[in-house]
Amino acid sequence: MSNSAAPLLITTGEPAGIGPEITLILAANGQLNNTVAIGDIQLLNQRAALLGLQLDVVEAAPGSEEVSSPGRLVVWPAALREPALPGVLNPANAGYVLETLQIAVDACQQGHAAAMVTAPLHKGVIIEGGFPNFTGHTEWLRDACGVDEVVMLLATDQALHAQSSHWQGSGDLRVALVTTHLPLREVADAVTYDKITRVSRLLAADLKRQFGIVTPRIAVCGLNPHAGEDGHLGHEELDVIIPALKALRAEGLDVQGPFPADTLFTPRHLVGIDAVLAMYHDQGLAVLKYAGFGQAANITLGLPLVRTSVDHGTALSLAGRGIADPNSLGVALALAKQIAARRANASIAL
Ligand SMILES: NC(=O)c1ccc[n+]([C@@H]2O[C@H](COP(=O)([O-])OP(=O)(O)OC[C@H]3O[C@@H](n4cnc5c(N)ncnc54)[C@H](O)[C@@H]3O)[C@@H](O)[C@H]2O)c1
Ligand SMILES: N[C@H](C(=O)O)[C@H](O)COP(=O)(O)O
Repeated sequence: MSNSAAPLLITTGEPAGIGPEITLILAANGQLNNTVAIGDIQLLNQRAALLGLQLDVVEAAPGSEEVSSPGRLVVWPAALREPALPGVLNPANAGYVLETLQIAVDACQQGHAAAMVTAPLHKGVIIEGGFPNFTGHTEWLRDACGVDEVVMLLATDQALHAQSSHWQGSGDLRVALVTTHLPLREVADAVTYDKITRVSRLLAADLKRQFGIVTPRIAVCGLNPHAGEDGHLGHEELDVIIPALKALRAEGLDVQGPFPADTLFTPRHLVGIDAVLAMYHDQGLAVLKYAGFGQAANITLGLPLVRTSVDHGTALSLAGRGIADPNSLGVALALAKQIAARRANASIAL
């Protein structure tokens, strides 16, 4: 399994998007030490030339010990199926994007990497490229690693680095999701007793294991307006969420709520809370991205390996222009490094 002294891997993501160039920009800025990128060498050279970056892009064999240094980006190669232009999606390259992920998973599992950090991919073009069940990195990694449940957590920069419990930063957030990438129409049916209990247990366990929070306090959103208004505005709170939280409390988890989601995210309600559990994607991530877009990272909880990601997508209209902000990739790298070290120390302590 992952080796915390080994390099961090960056999968460069959708080739038509901003993933390749934010990787190159960080490399040119000297911010990718002990890091290796995975992607197409020619693509990376073309993007570096397009952006006028002074950078050597150097190929190395997967698993080799060579790492990037200021002005030099070391790349484990994967070959594009067809040439890629900035901003122009091509389903023929879906297999290439997934191949970069598989190289990273294999390297983490074989101890050749400390963690994988993913630049954004485009879910739609992967689906169109012949992978109809693809819904995102999170679920793909769950299946690739053979685990039953994973949890998507996004956190703003300050919240990522506050190790101790009950931080009180205003605007700093950790937000986890009960449901992830599914149509809003299907959300209510997916919010089940079983799902809430499994996600909450995993969230509490990984707030300890990956963030070093000894006694995690979790505040849980309702699904409906005003948390269902005692059943007058929806029944999921009474039928599912409240019974699930009651069972979790009986197990000793500090899960509070369900609270009306519109006011749960106000600073007064977040005092003493380590993470908010939202019922669906935009309930939680709209707030998180308002609080810290570009200064946050995404982490997949529940995996046997460390995976973090950026807080943004492929931003196709910015691709190839050199104006995309690479900061979230830097945050995701710093977080991956921190978590890999914490997990290594915890396993030594065991
Ligand atoms: N980690 C990931 O792989 C990931 C994360 C989010 C979205 N996506 C995917 O990305 C695609 C596009 O999604 P979207 O349009 O909802 O979100 P997006 O984040 O790509 O774009 C939303 C807005 O933010 C801007 N933006 C995004 N990244 C930026 C950056 N680094 N610097 C400056 N501005 C930036 C864009 O220009 C756009 O205005 C979809 O296929 C989505 O599924 C992938
Ligand atoms: N839900 C994430 C976001 O909005 O930032 C994003 O789509 C990435 O999901 P994966 O890590 O599962 O690809």
